[in-house]
Order: sequence, then structure tokens, then C-alpha cells
Amino acid sequence: VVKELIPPVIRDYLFAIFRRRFTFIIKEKCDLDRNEIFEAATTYLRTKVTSDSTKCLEASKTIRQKKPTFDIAMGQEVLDRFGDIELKWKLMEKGDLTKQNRQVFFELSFEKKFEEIVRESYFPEIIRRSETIKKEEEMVKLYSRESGCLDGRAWRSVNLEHPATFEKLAMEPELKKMVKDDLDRFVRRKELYKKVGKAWKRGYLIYGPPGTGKSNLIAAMANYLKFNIYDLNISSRLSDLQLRKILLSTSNRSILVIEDIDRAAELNDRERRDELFTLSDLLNIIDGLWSSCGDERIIVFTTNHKDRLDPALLRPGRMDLHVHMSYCTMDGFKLLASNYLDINGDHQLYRQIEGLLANVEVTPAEIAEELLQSSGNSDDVVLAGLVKFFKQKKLEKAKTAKLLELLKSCDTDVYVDFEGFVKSFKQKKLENAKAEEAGQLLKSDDIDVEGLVKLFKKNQLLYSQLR
Ligand SMILES: Nc1ncnc2c1ncn2[C@@H]1O[C@H](COP(=O)(O)OP(=O)(O)OP(=O)(O)O)[C@@H](O)[C@H]1O
Repeated sequence: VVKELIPPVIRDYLFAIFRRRFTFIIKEKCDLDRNEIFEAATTYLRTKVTSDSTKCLEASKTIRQKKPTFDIAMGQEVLDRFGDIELKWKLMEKGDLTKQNRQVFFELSFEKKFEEIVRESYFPEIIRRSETIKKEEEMVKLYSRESGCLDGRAWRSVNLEHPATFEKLAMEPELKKMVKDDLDRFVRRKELYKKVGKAWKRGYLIYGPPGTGKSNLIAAMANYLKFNIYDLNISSRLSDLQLRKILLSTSNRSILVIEDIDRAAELNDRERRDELFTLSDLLNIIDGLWSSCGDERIIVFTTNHKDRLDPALLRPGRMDLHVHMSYCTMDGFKLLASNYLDINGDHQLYRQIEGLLANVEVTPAEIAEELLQSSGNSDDVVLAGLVKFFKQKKLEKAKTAKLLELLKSCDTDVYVDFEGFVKSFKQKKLENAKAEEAGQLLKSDDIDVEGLVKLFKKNQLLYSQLR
């Protein structure tokens, strides 16, 4: 009956008389210092304000923020609930608004009987929640495309918890510095880009054999700049329009990654009547869209075979920086040893390792794998194991070179596909004295054929020569 007959405002007023209320005043500053509860509440209440609950919101976005934030506006109320407690937040100000003595504060009111819970549990909870929100906001995200979804809503994100940093990355120190400086310069130069009428974007081509750290470098760049990564998988069938929608839905302050761009050569072979995009469409869309609506964009192409790339991609002005990720050098090795074994100075085996590294092609990923597998042993044992591993690789390399020499002098038609060759070779279909010799080498105890096929594939240069 009370609900039916008495208007809500009067009802609340009457209830308030019966239920004793209590109010906390939370000022922006404690003397001159910042008030942690005030700051935590500001962050926390952002997750509570909605246009349904308040009539007025304050919207803002700094250049470093990825998304706008919506705050409680002056004089507005926001309701919150903590267990059974209903709490009312109100942002207020007092004092001379133009002078220094202006004070901003929150009024937090609730039923008197809950005072202790608010003090002991609610405040600590707000501080904890605000820290989580801040961390979440700073977290770099990795977006990948959901298969089957072909428009702008196709991106799904996870937090990029990749620990890669420039410090932990084994690559030539000068090259590392160059990439880092380039990124720094890029983010600093917004005004210059604007002044000269150039879109504020930068393109990197990262190339090198598998396992040299191309993906690691991208993760390090994202962590360094706090940019999100969009991983665009171009192998799926997309129409020009779908691609446009997908690209348009990426946000600023992001890195668009297109891996294995050499595979995009396939794109060029597509028939136009399919209305699927080609490589040059892709490049034009990226250029066009981003010139008109994007700020702070980085695009990264990676490839294991720079030599197979479409010349359109290598045209000057298309990619700003070409970054070659190479096999492991001694500098890189020392960094990996410091990461995995905490060896920061010299070691007696380093001279030998340096000599071996100059003669074998071994990727940082292979070394990292060896180091991981032998973790738990003493440094001497781990490094001695690595020396053995390098020697084995050196031997394989010599045999591979010899084999290649022999194969090259054979009838080449058969070698178009190496697995096929090995098969026919095994079946002794080949009547060639040199191939016989190669066969002996292949059959020798310390080389296994499948391993060799893998080796050839890994060693892309030899493999492409062979092809
Ligand atoms: N330069 C490096 N510095 C430190 N660790 C590395 C480096 N390169 C590779 N690794 C290690 O090897 C793993 C694989 O490397 P990553 O995926 O970055 O290589 P990639 O060049 O991108 O290979 P792919 O071409 O096959 O994608 C990494 O997670 C890391 O543990």
C-alpha cells in the first residue's frame, strides 16, 4: 500500500528517517599527498557508471589511452552494491572554484549499521579492484581472427602474456638498437607526420629462417610500446569487402601482423572472378584505409624467404625498415646463456663455442631448446652439452654440403621434390653412379634420411637450390 500510494521521493525520505544513514567524505588529497581511496574509487566507479544509471558522464581520452574513459560527472550519483549493502557515491566540489582552495571529494553514504564492513572490507576491495582494472587497462592484447566470422566483429582477444622484451632478445646489438630507436622516433613524431601530410604509420619487414625470433621480436615491440597485436591470418578466403571490414575494425596504437607473407604469393594466383583479394589489393587497402583513418599504426610482415617476396612489397616506401633475424651469433649466445643460466661474465668454454658458432648455422630457438632440456645441470655440463650439439651440427652441415654437391651433378629432373627423390632413391630406381654415392652417404649410420629431409627443409637456402 505504501508503495502504491506514496511517491518514491517521499518514500525514500521517510525510509531514510527510519534507517539511519552514514556518510564518508573522501577528499581528493590528504594534505598535499594523493588520497589512495579517492583514486581507487575514481577508477573503480568507471566500471559502474552507465548512461542508464546517471544522466551525465564525463568522457575523456589521452593520446596514450587506447579507449575513451567515462567518469562520474560532478554532482552526479552512482549506486553500488556490496553484498547486502547499498551504497551511494556522489562526486562533489566546494570552495572557490577559480582559486587554489577548490576541493573535490566523494560523498559515500549507506546505512549506519554497515559502517564497519564498509571501512574494513569495502574500501580494501575497491583498492584491490582498481589495481586489477589498471593492470587490465595496461595489458597488451593479442587479437586473432575467429574462423567463420567474416566482418568487423571477427576479432577475439586474449591478454598477451608473452614475456619477450628487447633485453631478453638475442639479436645483433646494433640491429636491436636500431629497431628500438626507430620505434621511439615513430611514436614521438606525431606532429611531424601531420605537418608533412603523411599517415602516421610504420611498416617493418622481419625476415629470417624459422626459429630466429621473428615472433619474439613482434611480442617485444608490442610490450615495449604497449600496443595491441592484431594477427591477420591471410590464408583464409576473404573477399575484398570482408578484408576491408576486418581491417577497419582494428584499433589505433596497434601492430597488424601478417605472417609468412611469401605465402601471399598464392594470393596473386587467385582468379579475380572469385572476388577474393590479391596481395596488391591487401597492400592498397592497408595504405588507403590507414592513411585516412588511422593513427599510430604499425604493420609487420614476416617471412622465412625474402627472396620469394612479391616485388610490390619490397618497393621503396612500402616497408620502412627491413629487419634481418639471423642465426645465433656469439653476442646472441651470451644473452641466451645469461637468460637461461644466469652466466653474465665469461666462461672457459666460450672461446670454443665462438669458434663453432662461426661455422654452424644454429638458431636461437634451437639453443633455447637445448638449454631448457638440460636445465638443472651445472653450467659446465650444460655448455659441454651444447658444444657437442654444435659439433654434431657442423658434421651434418659438411655431409649436407657434400650430398648437395653430388645431387646437383645428378639428373636434376628427379629432384623437384626431395621426398620423392629419397623415396625413389630408396627403391633403387636411380641408375646413376653419383646418385649411388649419394645413397651411400644417405645410408651411412650417422645420418638418417628423414632427419636429412627435415634438415634440408630447415636449411632453406640449400633446399631452394635443390629444388
Ligand atoms: N632471438 C631470440 N632470442 C631469444 N629467444 C629466441 C630467439 N629466437 C627464438 N627464440 C626462442 O625460440 C622460440 C621460437 O622463436 P620464434 O617463434 O620467435 O621464431 P620465429 O623466427 O618467429 O619462427 P617461425 O618463422 O617458425 O615463426 C621463442 O619462443 C624463444 O623461446
